[in-house]
Amino acid sequence: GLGLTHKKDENFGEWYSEVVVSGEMIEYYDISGCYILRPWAMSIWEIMQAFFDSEIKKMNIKNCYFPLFVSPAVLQKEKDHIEGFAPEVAWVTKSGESDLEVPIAIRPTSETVMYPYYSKWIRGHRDLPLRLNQWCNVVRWEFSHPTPFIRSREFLWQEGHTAFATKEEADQEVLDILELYRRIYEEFLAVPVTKGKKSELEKFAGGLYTTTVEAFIPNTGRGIQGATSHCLGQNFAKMFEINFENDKGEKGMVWQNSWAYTTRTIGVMIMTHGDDKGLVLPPKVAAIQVVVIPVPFKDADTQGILDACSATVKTLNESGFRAEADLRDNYSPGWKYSNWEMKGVPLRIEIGPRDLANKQVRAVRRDNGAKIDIPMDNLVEEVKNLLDNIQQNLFDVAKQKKDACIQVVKTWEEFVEALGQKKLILAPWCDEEEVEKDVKTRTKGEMGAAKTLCSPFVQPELPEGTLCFASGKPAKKWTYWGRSY
Ligand SMILES: O=C(C[C@H]1NCCC[C@H]1O)Cn1cnc2c(c1=O)CCCC2
Ligand SMILES: [Mg+2]
Repeated sequence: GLGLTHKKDENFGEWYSEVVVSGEMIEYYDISGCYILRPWAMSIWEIMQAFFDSEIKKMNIKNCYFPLFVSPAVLQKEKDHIEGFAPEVAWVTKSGESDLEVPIAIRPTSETVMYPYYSKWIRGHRDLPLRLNQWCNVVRWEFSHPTPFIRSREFLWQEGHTAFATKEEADQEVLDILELYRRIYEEFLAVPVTKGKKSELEKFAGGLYTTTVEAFIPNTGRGIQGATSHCLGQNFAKMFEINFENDKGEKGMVWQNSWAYTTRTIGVMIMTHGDDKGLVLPPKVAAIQVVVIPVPFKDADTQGILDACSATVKTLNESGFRAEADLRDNYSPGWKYSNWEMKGVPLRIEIGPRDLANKQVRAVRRDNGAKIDIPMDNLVEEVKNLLDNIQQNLFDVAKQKKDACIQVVKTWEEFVEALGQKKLILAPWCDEEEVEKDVKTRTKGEMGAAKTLCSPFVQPELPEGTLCFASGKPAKKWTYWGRSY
């Protein structure tokens, strides 16, 4: 196409909807809230999956696959787990022309699918720890406005479900997994996240506590939950009678965790790095890290240029990069530059007659547009340095932008002002649920209410006598607040 019609800083929502399509990640689908994930998006999912899957296998976590369908009886089993979510559950009520005797739910998550079998499989302490993960889709028939990757009625995720003999083991795994989620965001997607704990009101109702990696979108001033790692305590063990005989012959209930990240990760990355020319992909997750484009000149040695492009790609791929040449003769170099910029390829290499003559290539960075002439003899080393630098630069820029949005507040007036300025608010809080609910009520509006995002593990100093910004009661902890997705 001829570029984007909406600017990121002028109309973020329209910009996002357009860039995911123009960048060939998404195709809209005729069922609301459902999207087609095209190869350009799927390849990012696969690169992250390869990393996460290899890491959990090092932890001796095994992959499995449970059915998509949930029987109603078992779904209702854990009341406060399901209540409040029920409208989101999609049901199969017919097969062909005939109604099913009993409607069957499509999994919105798999606790209730898996845990009856955990109960069956776990007898003695030798059956522990039981640590399973599955890569699958889930369906949640949400009604708040759908957004590609960010909020869809079907999405891909991994869900880990683990059971331990002791709380200590569970607590440690919660943090081990959360660190993997931080790495996915910060090392692969170049997106800064904050590790923290969800409030009692915001945590997974069926669990004991929820830890999270929180991201932030400066353009909308909204926080977004990046991934979650929950300790379920013994709540589900009680419900599903998942108990075991310990080495002293005593009966005890297991301690469980569940953890997930989803295709939402891709949307957060797009929102963070994209610009008015299109997607900007961090090299670590780019299916094509380097695109090589011939710039033929009327009487120049065209075949020599094409051969140099192919040789450049071959050298780079043999060195472990993901490079591709765009040798299509029905598009101009200029058109190709725009096309690959729209798709967010981190590095472009141009080879024209002058480059050929000087035994060099012209590299152009997607993140800052810088042009660098590279001697062909230094190609691999220079490209490696450039891609590493692009990866780091994307993170640093995003970190600086996020940090610039953080506003420390001490009073309600400061809070309301900061909210109006699309800030990520850090405030001292008395940690009382009633106060949190009150803040939601007092900030209700068409932009959505403010809520707690997390209480960061890294707590700034809280001087004695500091008061809660909302209640005036003694503050217990610093907490991030804001509107969210
Ligand atoms: O899914 C979880 C908790 C947990 N599920 C497994 C992976 C980690 C974590 O997301 C919370 N949750 C969210 N959404 C829904 C449900 C639900 O339990 C239950 C049914 C309707 C929608
Ligand atoms: Mg048992």
